[in-house]
Amino acid sequence: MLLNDIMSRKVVDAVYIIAEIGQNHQGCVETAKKMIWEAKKAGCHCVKFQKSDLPAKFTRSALNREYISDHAWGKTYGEHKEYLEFSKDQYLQLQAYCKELGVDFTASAMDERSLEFLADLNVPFIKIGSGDANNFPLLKKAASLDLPLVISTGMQTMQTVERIVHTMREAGKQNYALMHCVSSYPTAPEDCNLQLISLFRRRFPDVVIGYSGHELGVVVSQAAVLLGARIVERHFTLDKSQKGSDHRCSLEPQELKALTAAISNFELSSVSLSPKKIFQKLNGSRELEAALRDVENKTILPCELPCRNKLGKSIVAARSLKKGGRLQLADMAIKVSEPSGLTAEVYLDIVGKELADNIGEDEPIYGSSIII
Ligand SMILES: CC(=O)N[C@H](C=O)[C@@H](O)[C@H](O)[C@H](O)COP(=O)(O)O
Ligand SMILES: C=C(OP(=O)(O)O)C(=O)O
Repeated sequence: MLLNDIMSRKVVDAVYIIAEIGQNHQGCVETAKKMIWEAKKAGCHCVKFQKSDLPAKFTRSALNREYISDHAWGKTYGEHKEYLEFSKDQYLQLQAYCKELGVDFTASAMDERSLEFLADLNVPFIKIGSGDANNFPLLKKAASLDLPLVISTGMQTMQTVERIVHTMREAGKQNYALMHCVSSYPTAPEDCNLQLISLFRRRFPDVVIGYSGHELGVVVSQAAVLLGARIVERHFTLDKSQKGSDHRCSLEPQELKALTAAISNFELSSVSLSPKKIFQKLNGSRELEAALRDVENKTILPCELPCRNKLGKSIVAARSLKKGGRLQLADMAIKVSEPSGLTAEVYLDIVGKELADNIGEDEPIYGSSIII
């Protein structure tokens, strides 16, 4: 698999291209198959889905909340997500179809149960999406598997990215990649912060860097490659005007084909071009200039806050907890919670802390729930 050769640095002049079908299949296996066929025809190496075990990823109140949106497939968020989730049998059908066509098949593991599910399916690699980039228990579990990992870094600070790298190092994990990503749909050019690809490459010279883009069009993703991204992931759709949160910032087959063709025409090496040269090479537009602007550090951007509030993970009670007790690891789970609680990132920091309140199972743990 090309991804293994890129991760081991055997290949430095090729780019592994992932068509993120995600939930753009509208809950329909036949549509998913059509998308797989089109992605393969467009020159992608891989098609990716999103796998969630709903009670493992979301708290009950997050699943029961009303989902009022033009993109909703159900009255509650849980019904909406259930509609878009494929069963094991459907995953097996899609996997077999990909094998027939000769395209890699995988999904992002949105929780620990989904990670086990995907490992069981024997996918060629596991994607950890931005919503779990600060979910260190999931990252550790993923690192312990004998599978390559592709980890996105949207909605995170540089400090968190450093912690991911540290976690991988501690686990002895070498076959993993970090994806620069901005979790805003669609991402405005000035928020694309492409120069973070160069910053990642300088700061983490041993790690392959990729780009998971949510901007409109293909030119910014081409620039990402010229800056050194060797994995590119873009959402894919058969029709951008369809119902669903991600269609608008997805690429249609012709655009995806244009992207893979442009990338295959680049003469790539381990040395990247300067932003100025990239601007010239791609017949620079204002949009590209904005995407290539100087960036000092990686922060959580204001445009990422809606996604972070909706899909960022919190620490919640894994069982009913009593005021005065001291938090143990087994007392906590990491889920999307409504309302949200303490960020997943501080999970280990609050072990041993005394509880100021009773907390029901599946309810968020707040800063005010613990005595510092
Ligand atoms: C952060 C993250 O997981 N983002 C994913 C990948 O980019 C998205 O595809 C979301 O699943 C999608 O936008 C959610 O939409 P809704 O809430 O309508 O199901
Ligand atoms: C959330 C995902 O991706 P990203 O963070 O790269 O957008 C995903 O792959 O499920």
